[in-house]
Amino acid sequence: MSTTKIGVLVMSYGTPESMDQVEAYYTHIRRGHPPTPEQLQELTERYEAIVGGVFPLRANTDKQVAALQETLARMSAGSDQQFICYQGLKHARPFIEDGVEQMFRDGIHQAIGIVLAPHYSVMSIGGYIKRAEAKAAELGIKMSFVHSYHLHPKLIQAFANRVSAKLEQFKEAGAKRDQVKVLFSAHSLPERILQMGDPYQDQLLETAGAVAAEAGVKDWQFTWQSAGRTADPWLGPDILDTLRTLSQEQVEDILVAPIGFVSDHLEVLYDLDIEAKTIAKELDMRLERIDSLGNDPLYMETLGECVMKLAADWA
Ligand SMILES: CC1=C(CCC(=O)O)c2cc3nc(cc4[nH]c(cc5[nH]c(cc1n2)c(C)c5CCC(=O)O)c(CCC(=O)O)c4C)C(CCC(=O)O)=C3C
Ligand SMILES: [Fe+2]
Repeated sequence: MSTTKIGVLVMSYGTPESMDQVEAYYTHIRRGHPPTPEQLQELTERYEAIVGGVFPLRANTDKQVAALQETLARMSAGSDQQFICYQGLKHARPFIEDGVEQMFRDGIHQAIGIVLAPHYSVMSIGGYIKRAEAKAAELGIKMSFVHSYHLHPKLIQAFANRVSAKLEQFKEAGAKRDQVKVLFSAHSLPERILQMGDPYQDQLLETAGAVAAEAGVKDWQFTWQSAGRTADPWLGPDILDTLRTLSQEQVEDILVAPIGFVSDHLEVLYDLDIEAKTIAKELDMRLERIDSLGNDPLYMETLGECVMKLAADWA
């Protein structure tokens, strides 16, 4: 029996590896336009605030890719397909194109691409796929892509387990489980995606509804976070405004479930754990956040099953 090697391009946002790389990283996000000194300083301060000059997304992505490699090896044991994972990052090294190039140098002819983010938008996942597709076409690698996995039962279970665990903690602290408002959140995008018929918002609402149902949560809302500071309008309401509104409605206990993210990084550790918590405190509310998925086995199996489903077409 001969085995077919299948490359798995695991794509993620990317983060700097040291403070002196923040400017180049920010410039890449801004499509080659360097940030102003004020913008650079503001981003640098946010990174300093989270864990003092470490970039947690770097190590977290490494751990997720290693865990997915193990999961795929286990799931494909005994089959004639062998899966080999490569990293491809949107805004840092190894870039998406570097990952595809490495597969080519390793003699890979077939590959699957998947992003460490569950929801499709043409502005997020669409961008990752476009770049990988272009490089794969150039090098003659046959590539298919997982577009989204926002309702995979194991993903829903993984999020629901985390919601339930935190609700238990509220209960131990004296709050009634049904008095805790669960806020599902995700990275905002410019409002114009709605006119483009983009599935991002609907997919997020579907994930939120499914997780709430699985965890038995009745009192929940969806809200946006981490909107960019550009002239065009971004999807709202923003979580900080939502907290102010809920405070006026006498809500005291909030559990945030950032279902658009799968890892600890700036948008979770700063925008939620520092910024949103500070506002909540000012409003006399208690705000907690569910743990990030990281390399939760249920999340790894979600990714593994999506990859193997596409690869089955080549078996
Ligand atoms: C949809 C989406 C996701 C989720 C899906 C996915 O994961 O892909 C995501 C994740 C992330 N975004 C991240 C960081 C940043 N995003 C920025 C800016 C932007 N994000 C955007 C969108 C998204 N971003 C957009 C439309 C912009 C405006 C510029 C542009 O049009 O591209 C900026 C610039 C400054 C600022 O605006 O804050 C930073 C520093 C980090 C890494 C944090 C770390 O290093 O720990 C992660 C995981
Ligand atoms: Fe971002």
